[in-house]
Amino acid sequence: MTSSTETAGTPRAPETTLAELERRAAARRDRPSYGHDALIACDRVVRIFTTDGVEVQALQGLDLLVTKGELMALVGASGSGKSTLMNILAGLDVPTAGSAKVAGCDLLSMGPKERLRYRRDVVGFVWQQTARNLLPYLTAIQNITLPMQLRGGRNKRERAARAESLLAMLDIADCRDRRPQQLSGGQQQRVAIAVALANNPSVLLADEPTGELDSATGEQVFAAFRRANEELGTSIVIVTHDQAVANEVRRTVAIRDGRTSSEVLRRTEVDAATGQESQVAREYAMLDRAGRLQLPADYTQALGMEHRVLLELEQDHIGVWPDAHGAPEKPEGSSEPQEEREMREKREKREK
Ligand SMILES: Nc1ncnc2c1ncn2[C@@H]1O[C@H](COP(=O)(O)OP(=O)(O)OP(=O)(O)O)[C@@H](O)[C@H]1O
Repeated sequence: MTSSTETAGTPRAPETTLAELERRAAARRDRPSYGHDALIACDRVVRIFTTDGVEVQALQGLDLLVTKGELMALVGASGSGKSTLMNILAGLDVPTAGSAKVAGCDLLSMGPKERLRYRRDVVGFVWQQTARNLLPYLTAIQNITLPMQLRGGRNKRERAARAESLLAMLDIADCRDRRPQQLSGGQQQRVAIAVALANNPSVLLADEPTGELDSATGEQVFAAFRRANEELGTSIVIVTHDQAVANEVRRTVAIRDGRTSSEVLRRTEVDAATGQESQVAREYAMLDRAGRLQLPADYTQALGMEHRVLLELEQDHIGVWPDAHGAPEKPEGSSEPQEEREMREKREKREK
């Protein structure tokens, strides 16, 4: 029988020389670090909460890369760790272990001053509860100018001009002098987006921004995020249960049990014959840096996979079988490369 660890690890050829090992070590050393060119780089992030002596591992080694200018969605069941991750990215919470960097800021080692600057200049956030986003006694334009005032560096005229241009871009110029209670839920969320964009952050984080809205209003709010992304180049991460929002972005990352588990990538394909455009979506499982893969629960349940699976390295894929059945025989004339065949034969000999 082939054990999963034996199959997954590549046995070192006995003839490997010291020079070869040194060459491999040097190649590893010179490789750029994980996520070196990403705007958001979460590397094996762990967050453990301890309440009354009971530990909850909200994030269990989560990896996530977001590139500059991206508009992406995060989805996952309740309790999977989405809000925990958003609070960390917003600089409101600190991971227990791992590494998390946003626009070059190290979220684990920042001191209180840097953290304040980070929250003011680097990230903007929009929360689900409209009341959390806006001050009720200020008008829309006063809410938008306030973060600029707190930051300093722009005079009154410049602040007003920036606020007016955000109101116009998000199609809410008519809301300028109204207080939050005089605005609809969708208008409040669009003003909240303008507030979050006031200091021109690199990243806009939104936790269920359409959660309290009907679908038509939710669409308008999502359109405002898209406009901010396209016109200002702001990178945007939206946590959502709203399938319509998840379907609108090019990349949707799913979190399961505190880890990124799968990703859906969408692209536009143009039919060469008719010139007609269509959206193609493809789901991928995530392979973490330790080689761990989360198989979807419905796949493993369908084949009764539990605890242990058989793996087989093929020329262009890896086969996964339930423990009880074993890997299927290779078809006649299978084009297994010589090196792989030798590895397999050695393995089989060892197991006899
Ligand atoms: N401050 C805290 N103290 C203790 N446990 C917490 C705390 N915050 C979150 N948790 C726990 O961590 C896990 C992840 O919670 P989190 O709120 O991140 O999930 P979520 O995916 O955002 O869920 P939802 O979609 O319901 O908001 C849950 O088991 C939750 O109970």
